[in-house]
Amino acid sequence: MTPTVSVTALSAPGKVLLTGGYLCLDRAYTGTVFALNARIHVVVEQLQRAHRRGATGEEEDSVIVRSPQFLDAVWEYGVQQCDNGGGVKVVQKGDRKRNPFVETSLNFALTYISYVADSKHFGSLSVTILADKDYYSETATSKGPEGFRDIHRFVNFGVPLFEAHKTGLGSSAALVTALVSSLVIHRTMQPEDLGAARDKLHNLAQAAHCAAQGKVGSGFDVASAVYGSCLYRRFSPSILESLGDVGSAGFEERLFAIVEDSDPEHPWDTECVDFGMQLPRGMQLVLCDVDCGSETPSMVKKVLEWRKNNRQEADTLWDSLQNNNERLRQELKRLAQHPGHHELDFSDIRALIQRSRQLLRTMTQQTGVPIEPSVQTELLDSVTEIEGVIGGVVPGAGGYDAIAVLIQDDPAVVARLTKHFKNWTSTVEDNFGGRSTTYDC
Ligand SMILES: Nc1ncnc2c1ncn2[C@@H]1O[C@H](COP(=O)(O)OP(=O)(O)OP(=O)(O)O)[C@@H](O)[C@H]1O
Ligand SMILES: C[C@@](O)(CCOP(=O)(O)O)CC(=O)O
Repeated sequence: MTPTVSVTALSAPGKVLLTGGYLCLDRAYTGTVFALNARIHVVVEQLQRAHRRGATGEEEDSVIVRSPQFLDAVWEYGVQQCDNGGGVKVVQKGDRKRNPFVETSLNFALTYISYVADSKHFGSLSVTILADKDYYSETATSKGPEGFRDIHRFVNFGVPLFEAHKTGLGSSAALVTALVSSLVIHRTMQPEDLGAARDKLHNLAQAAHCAAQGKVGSGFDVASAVYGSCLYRRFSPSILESLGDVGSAGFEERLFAIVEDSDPEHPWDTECVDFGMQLPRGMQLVLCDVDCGSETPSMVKKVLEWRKNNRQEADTLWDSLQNNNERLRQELKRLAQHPGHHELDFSDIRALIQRSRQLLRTMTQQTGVPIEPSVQTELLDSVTEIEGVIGGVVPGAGGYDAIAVLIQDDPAVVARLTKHFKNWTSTVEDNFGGRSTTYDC
């Protein structure tokens, strides 16, 4: 297939897992994930010049990837075909710090493209990554003069990427999804084919993201980057277990079978129910960033270990949380489908959020993991008292990350929240020794 356009641009959204953190790692449970308006955009350009000469004097395809909002964020690669069906591998030039998410996305997308399009030549590709500002905490450079951030979508952070503080919106999942999708569309299909190809792009992005992360997470972040907001039930991890590394014999065939969902022994079983679901009219979800952060992988490890050793207790707690989370989702859905113009009553939502938090605090206490540590309890309690706030939670893995707050859709409520955070100081001693922190909405 010959590409008919030389530039392809595509974007994917960030996420917030409102409920179902830890539970959704297990297929027996689900998570409610919302896609955000913060997106990562990727622009792929086919450069005019065809090949360059590599070190051996042979013609070589190349890919240059730039992330111009960060200092020194340029990665240049040579493209190599591996023997024995090992796929296509990019090899970074120069001695810059490697970017595993970019590198793995290129390996996976180029391998799939070369297999389906039966084309071994890519020419020279230029890729530009642009991230909405909410993915990283504000820096002195990105702040700019008063009102600057409100006008500019892609700000310059003025720091190297690996020094930027992530806000936890799932930058790597949105990046991998946008990068593999833009490359596949650029080389093998027309933009209007996107709808029909969505499942394949999901499978490819999940495979690439897991490989780059070095672990198989629940995948809710990639699923919401592809499908949008939904009730998420994870895929069986066995689907990806025997894929192996790029370069290993037969990799391209195994990747093809995974993307095309053609292995009858391991069919994709991801469930995204009600995708595209929306909040009720008059309600808004805001994330309040804290320039701090938590180590999710070690929290996950500890929680899962506790669950393994305390199965009965854990099952009771997991079931109670699932039950309450489901009631919360159903109530949000009921209100979202409500016709008419009169004010909606959010009091049940408020009570269900409080109950979810209570159960998360039980999980905190029993696992010894700071999922809702006391500084966050204090903050969430205080926020819940603000006029127009329905309730707030520690989303995803919890910890000292951003909090998610459901509010009445009114700029005055955001103003009240912003004022609250400006004057906020914690007065409790944290049960995990965590810091009291500064928030921003
Ligand atoms: N703008 C960008 N340009 C290039 N690479 C990026 C960019 N943003 C993120 N990445 C890649 O993603 C990595 C961050 O991924 P990581 O999974 O640690 O965080 P996250 O997905 O933002 O957070 P979380 O999973 O907690 O929501 C970076 O180290 C980098 O490799
Ligand atoms: C703890 C977990 O269930 C959610 C992590 O969410 P987040 O990265 O904190 O948004 C892990 C996962 O689902 O992969």
